[in-house]
Amino acid sequence: MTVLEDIVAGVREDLAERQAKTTLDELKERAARAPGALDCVSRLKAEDAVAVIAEVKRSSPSKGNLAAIADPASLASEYEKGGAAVISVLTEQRRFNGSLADLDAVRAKVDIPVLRKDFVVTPYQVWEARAHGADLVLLIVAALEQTVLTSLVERVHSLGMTALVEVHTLDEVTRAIDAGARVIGVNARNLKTLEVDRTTFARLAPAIPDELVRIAESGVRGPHDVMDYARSGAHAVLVGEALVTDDAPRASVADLVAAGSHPSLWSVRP
Ligand SMILES: O=C(O)c1ccccc1NCC(=O)[C@H](O)[C@H](O)COP(=O)(O)O
Repeated sequence: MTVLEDIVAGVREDLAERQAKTTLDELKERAARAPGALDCVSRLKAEDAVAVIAEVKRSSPSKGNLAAIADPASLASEYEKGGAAVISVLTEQRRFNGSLADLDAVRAKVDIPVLRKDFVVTPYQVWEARAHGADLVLLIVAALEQTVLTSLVERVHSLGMTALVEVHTLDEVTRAIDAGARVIGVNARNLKTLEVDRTTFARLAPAIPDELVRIAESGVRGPHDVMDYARSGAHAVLVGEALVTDDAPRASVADLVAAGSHPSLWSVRP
């Protein structure tokens, strides 16, 4: 079993418990009461800046415990004040120590869009995301058969949210486009080995059409990585570990935002 398959197996068990407690109809009622989803594409695709998606991430399969994050809303607020365009909240419980309660807390605190970052494999989880106030939902191509991927992308968009469709290979880029993705994230972390290869984005980005949003995910250590990803065509970067292990997350987000707005980038950006 690969790491991804192992994670998804645990996600399905936890999901079955939640489904036993909350029916889909109840979720739909809660989703109907939630404020509408915020537009994300324009925020992620600014003319002259790389958008920063700042992540609330307590632990991970690759690194174990990263940060306790007793108050995820407060951390998200610091990210927002630092200039983050979107907050990513890991809601997977077993390996990332996240929860839907974290999503609720962050949603209630910040005014910018919020991403539900999880291993979404069923429409129920998409309704959950909306019911808990998410504006974006992560869909990982490697975890989904094509027909399921396509129907989940459609479901996310039909609820007014934006699907962030994550890829690792050129074949997955094609699958994401075929599924109707408007926003594609290239994850530098190999989900079989968990190794980070920062050259992945530069290899895959040319296959992602200009009208789509291109996001570079994982492995951002600081401003120089933001600038490298921007030179390869990234509209946005998604950063977790470097921010949650930092003593001054607001200032660090601001540094990443400044790097992504550096005038030297705009003459070289594809
Ligand atoms: O982070 C992991 O170890 C991991 C392992 C298996 C599947 C997903 C994983 N991470 C999710 C992410 O995509 C990252 O949290 C996100 O891109 C931020 O990455 P980083 O800045 O390197 O923390």
